[in-house]
Amino acid sequence: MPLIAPSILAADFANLQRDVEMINHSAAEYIHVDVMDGRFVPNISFGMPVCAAVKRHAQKPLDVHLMIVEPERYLEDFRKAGADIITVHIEACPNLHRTLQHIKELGAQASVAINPHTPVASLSEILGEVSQVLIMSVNPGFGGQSFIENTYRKVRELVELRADAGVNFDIEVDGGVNLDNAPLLVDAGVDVLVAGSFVFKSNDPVATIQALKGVETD
Ligand SMILES: O=C(CO)[C@@H](O)[C@H](O)COP(=O)(O)O
Ligand SMILES: [Co+2]
Repeated sequence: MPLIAPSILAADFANLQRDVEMINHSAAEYIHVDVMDGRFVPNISFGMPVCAAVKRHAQKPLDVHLMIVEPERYLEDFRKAGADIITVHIEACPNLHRTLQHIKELGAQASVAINPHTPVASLSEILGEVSQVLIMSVNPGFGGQSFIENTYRKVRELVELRADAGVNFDIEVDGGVNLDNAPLLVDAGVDVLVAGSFVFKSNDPVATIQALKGVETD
């Protein structure tokens, strides 16, 4: 069964406490927090104060996805704001190994993300340093985009690379996840499904989370 991480980017920001409590009462494992700076990605979402506000009501770990340039400048701040898992983009980190060490020194779980154009092989030297790899299945910056189909192949490649390296980490997929692609993703080897619009735009978000959790594979 996959772990489910609803993205609060698609929540009602004027009712954030209500939506965080919905996640608390659901079958989800994490709360996915999308931080965008208008530079690494075209869009701006929110920063540390919102992350800290979510943390005050959260009963599940915060999976914080930093879509920002120079993320190393803000690791301590996001850790203080309650981040349990911190994801940085390989495309934003010239000293990725150092950045991942820093995340771990702060007591958080280190995670690295790759954009749709970035090959899985670019991760080969740091796979032993992370507890999670996030494969973007849309171009980062916005919720509600369509899932990119080459994600299945990238997941399979990463499963193979992980086995060859003899290390362990979760594989997370983020962007356009729904009940059509979730079974195929889990079948390919995905451990964590992030879902924003599909959860929050549904009539019954708790039931939608439950449905994602229970996806059948072949
Ligand atoms: O990181 C991102 C987008 O950049 C995601 O976490 C989105 O928030 C997912 O939203 P949906 O594609 O599921 O609507
Ligand atoms: Co995200």
